[in-house]
Amino acid sequence: MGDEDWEAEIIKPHMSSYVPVFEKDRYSSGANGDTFNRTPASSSEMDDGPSRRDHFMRSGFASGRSMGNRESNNDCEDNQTRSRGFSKRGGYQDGNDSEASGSSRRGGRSSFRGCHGGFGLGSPNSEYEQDEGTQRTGGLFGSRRPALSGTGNGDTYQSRSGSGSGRGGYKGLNEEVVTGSRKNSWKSDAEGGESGDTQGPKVTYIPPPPPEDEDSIFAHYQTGINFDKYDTILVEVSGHDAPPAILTFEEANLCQTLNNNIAKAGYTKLTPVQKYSIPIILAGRDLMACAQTGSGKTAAFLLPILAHLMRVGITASRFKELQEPECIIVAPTRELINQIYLEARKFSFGTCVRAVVIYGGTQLGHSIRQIVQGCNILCATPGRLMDIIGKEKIGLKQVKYLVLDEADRMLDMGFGPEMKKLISCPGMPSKEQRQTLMFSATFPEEIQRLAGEFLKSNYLFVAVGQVGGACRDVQQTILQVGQYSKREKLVEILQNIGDERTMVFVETKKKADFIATFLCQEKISTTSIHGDREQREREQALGDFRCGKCPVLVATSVAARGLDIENVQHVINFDLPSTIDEYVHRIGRTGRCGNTGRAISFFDPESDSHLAQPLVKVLSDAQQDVPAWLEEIAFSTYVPGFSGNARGNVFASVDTRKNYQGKSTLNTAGFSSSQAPSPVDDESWD
Ligand SMILES: Nc1ncnc2c1ncn2[C@@H]1O[C@H](COP(=O)(O)OP(=O)(O)OP(=O)(O)O)[C@@H](O)[C@H]1O
Repeated sequence: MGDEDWEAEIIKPHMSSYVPVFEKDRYSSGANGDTFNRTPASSSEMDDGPSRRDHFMRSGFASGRSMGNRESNNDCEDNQTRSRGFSKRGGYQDGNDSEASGSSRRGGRSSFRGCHGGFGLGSPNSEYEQDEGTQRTGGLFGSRRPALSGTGNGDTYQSRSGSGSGRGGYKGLNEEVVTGSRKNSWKSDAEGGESGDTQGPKVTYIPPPPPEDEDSIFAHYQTGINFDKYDTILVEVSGHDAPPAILTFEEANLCQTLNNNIAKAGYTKLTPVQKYSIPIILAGRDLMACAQTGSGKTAAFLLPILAHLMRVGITASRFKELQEPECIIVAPTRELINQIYLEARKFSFGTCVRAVVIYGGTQLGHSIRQIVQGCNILCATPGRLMDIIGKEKIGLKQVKYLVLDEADRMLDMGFGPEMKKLISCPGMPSKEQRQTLMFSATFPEEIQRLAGEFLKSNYLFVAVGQVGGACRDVQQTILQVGQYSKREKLVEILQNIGDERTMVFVETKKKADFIATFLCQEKISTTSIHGDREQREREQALGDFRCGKCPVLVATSVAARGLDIENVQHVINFDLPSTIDEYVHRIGRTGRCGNTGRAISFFDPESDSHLAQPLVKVLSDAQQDVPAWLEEIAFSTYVPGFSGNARGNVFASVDTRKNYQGKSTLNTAGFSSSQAPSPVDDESWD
């Protein structure tokens, strides 16, 4: 079945748990009784705003996709798009996506596509009311479109393939940053963004507080059969005077409370990145650490930071209008930063250290309320962080630790400027005065060079095994599947998989909706996460996936990094990402912490041949079978800039100081053009 048939199918849904059912423009209860629909608010891009890349890069990129001016498209998306100030966006169109191919079909589906009501969360009344307020405000901006709801198994879904402006645009990679009205400036939300008093409906979502009981705080999953194999991984530390690695938690000489928390978390043995990073951080050194997905990088920075804070005896945090945290941790997505916060809360349990999380898509007032109650460790997405700093709720003078998780992403074109702004904020201690820590599974060389600006010159570089390479616990399969056969193949695989938890990655937000809907039509219980879904929907989707209610999660690359979800046995790349690093992160959602997992990727020679060489490299480095056809494509495809040897080291990401001659390939903004994520990524993330 051709992908161009999506639309026809989607507007004639079979019974499904997911399929949106056309509903009147009103709140309604879902099958599970806890769902309400919201008609879309109009453009509220001020809540987070679309990504910068929306503005800079959306038009006219992407292999395998057609370009064309979409201005004539007569549905919500384009209305919203205009209202977001994207009229120049210039017709990105997924080549696999027929929706723009005919206005009549579009018309038939517009009620589905553009509308995006809420996703039931069983929200408290207050929330309901707030949302209604938002919705009404939205009505002022444009047509109130009918809400859509799917009921079925209670997994209510509101599809919103549009650009999301109905409720505020971009929620993804650059989720926290500039809004449409501020396009082409690198202004933060602090300068008129998310809090956006004047720019439209406010974001009112208040995330439910995490459970407070000890069992929930320390809930964890088991390490897998390959956990002990971590010991055999080669580790290289470069830089001068590195302290020796430790072999046990005891050697770290952490305080008793911390040791208790580590034990309650089920940690008995250090992973390699922890063995090396903990003493380095305890010794006060700056660090750039590259280690495979799922190998415990979060604890590798949290534990020594907490140990130090405990050692110096910070005073208990208390209510103050201006809080001065000792540690700031930033990560690129909301779900990831929330996860890091939960880890910080777990390890600081029973101490006077207070961790707080703030991220976009939630009510700004809520973030402020969390902060003013006390804040030692601030976990934040960049836009919300800058917003809060701008509102003078956070002072930076006491910052001892600045942590960039997924550091390569945090320094690339998307977030790099925001990070630069952060380190030059008034009060932020210079790099000599603070400790800066960077972690990722991938670390392209040119991004490493950029990192120099953030790190002391004598920083240490830890490379664990095949850094930038795939985790060996993931069994990788590459199937040659053309665009038009992908869905059939997907269903076949998912039917064989049964109820095992599976993440399906696609390249665009629209496609995430389409595929999720399609799978529900096929009676496969599915939910989706992407940047056009409201935050509450994103959290609901993740929650449904985590608990197994929806064993299939269709996602864009917004979910590619960092997410640590128990029992994800399979990752399917319905679309391959544009870069090999993204591939590595995506498949790293399975095979974590010594557990095994499987990744199946659909390779379409029409659009993916540029990935053949790096894929062959990653597969062979991870000792996976390399299909002969893939090798053939790899040999016959010239990929500018790719040398088979570039990743030919045991340490796929090496410390660039070893071979860096001081030559810079940075562009005028100080960012490497060649390492800038391609616009193809962008479509996924925002
Ligand atoms: N020493 C340990 N013993 C047991 N479990 C651990 C240990 N260290 C980490 N874990 C668990 O392993 C899982 C993966 O850890 P974490 O999310 O920190 O990986 P990561 O390296 O940051 O992955 P990614 O690159 O995908 O972000 C988590 O559930 C974490 O609690």
